[in-house]
Amino acid sequence: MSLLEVTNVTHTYATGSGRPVLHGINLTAEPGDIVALVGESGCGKTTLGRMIAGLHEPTGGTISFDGQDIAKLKGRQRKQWRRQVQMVHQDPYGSLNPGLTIGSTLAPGMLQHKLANWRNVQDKMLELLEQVGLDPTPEFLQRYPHQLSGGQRQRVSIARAISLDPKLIVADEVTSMLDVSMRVAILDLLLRFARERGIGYVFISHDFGVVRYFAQGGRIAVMFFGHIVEEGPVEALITKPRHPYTHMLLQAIPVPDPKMARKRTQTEEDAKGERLIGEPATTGCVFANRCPLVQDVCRKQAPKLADIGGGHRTACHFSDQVPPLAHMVGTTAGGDHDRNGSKAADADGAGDAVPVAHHPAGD
Ligand SMILES: Nc1ncnc2c1ncn2[C@@H]1O[C@H](COP(=O)(O)OP(=O)(O)OP(=O)(O)O)[C@@H](O)[C@H]1O
Repeated sequence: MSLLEVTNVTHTYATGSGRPVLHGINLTAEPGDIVALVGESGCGKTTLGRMIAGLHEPTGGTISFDGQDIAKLKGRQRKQWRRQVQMVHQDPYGSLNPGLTIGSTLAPGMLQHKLANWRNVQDKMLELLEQVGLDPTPEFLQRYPHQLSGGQRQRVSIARAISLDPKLIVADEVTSMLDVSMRVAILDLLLRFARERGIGYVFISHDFGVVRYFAQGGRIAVMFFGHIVEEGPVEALITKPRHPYTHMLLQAIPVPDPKMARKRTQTEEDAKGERLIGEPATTGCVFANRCPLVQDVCRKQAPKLADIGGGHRTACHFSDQVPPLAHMVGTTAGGDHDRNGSKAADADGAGDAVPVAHHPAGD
């Protein structure tokens, strides 16, 4: 039994086009796992994340947490699950109530879930502020969101999530609205909670560089129009993608090194430009209309997400024909390094060292 089990989940928005936005999604996470959802805008990452956090109900399939189908939870068990799965949103401006002080944002959850009482709630909030790198003073608790910077607001959102002692946090594009200089600091903060408290993350991002930084040692699921087309360990998937869509996404990342950029031929660029647009196929493989490896069978038969060894799964009839990458993705979270400060190697081992941009707390 896994901590999180997403089984055959489908979803169609009642207010949308009438077409499903999620198709038969299967995903699991064990306690403390980091699972990244990656894909182009509109592929369904946020919808899936919101379902895992209980903010939407799927139209089909089940989501289980700690062995319990969340749709069937009632009373105390439901309350406990609500506490154990938290979400941190992309927009630190929209996710905090502008009419509430930071104290009034943080206190109610802890009081409601009896993680604090009226006597000690202020001390607990000050501890939280310290843990997320904010000024741990009663004056700070009196401030309103509009008096804080974007980075400070995101730290408050993280404090609110952490205050409920969750087992899993759904982090949806949490750094995409922040200055580059703050991104690593926020990612490092979340990673510290993973290390110190064993919190697992469903980490949503369209940026492979950020994912490579955050999800080291974890897994990536690549989504295309509501389907998971490839899933596997971060390093294996990023260095040796086995689905042509993942390959295309990785090759489409701008290369900062002109030596590497020159390796791409004009023909490759033209082909990529054409293939990155195009409707999903409605029969056979969903990626067939854009795929450079497409053959007749792909138009007739949808490939299953199949294990190709080492916990790596791909939904492609010709996964063994996916070519090697011309260049590797770095960690664009803050330079070209992994979390240990090592250089992310280019395909040919070339590249200069660039220090990771750490930002002091307080933003
Ligand atoms: N409330 C809604 N009602 C109707 N359709 C929606 C709603 N929310 C999202 N959609 C549609 O569902 C699809 C998936 O959207 P979703 O936001 O989950 O994708 P995403 O991968 O997170 O994209 P982005 O990175 O742009 O947020 C899109 O076609 C979107 O237009």
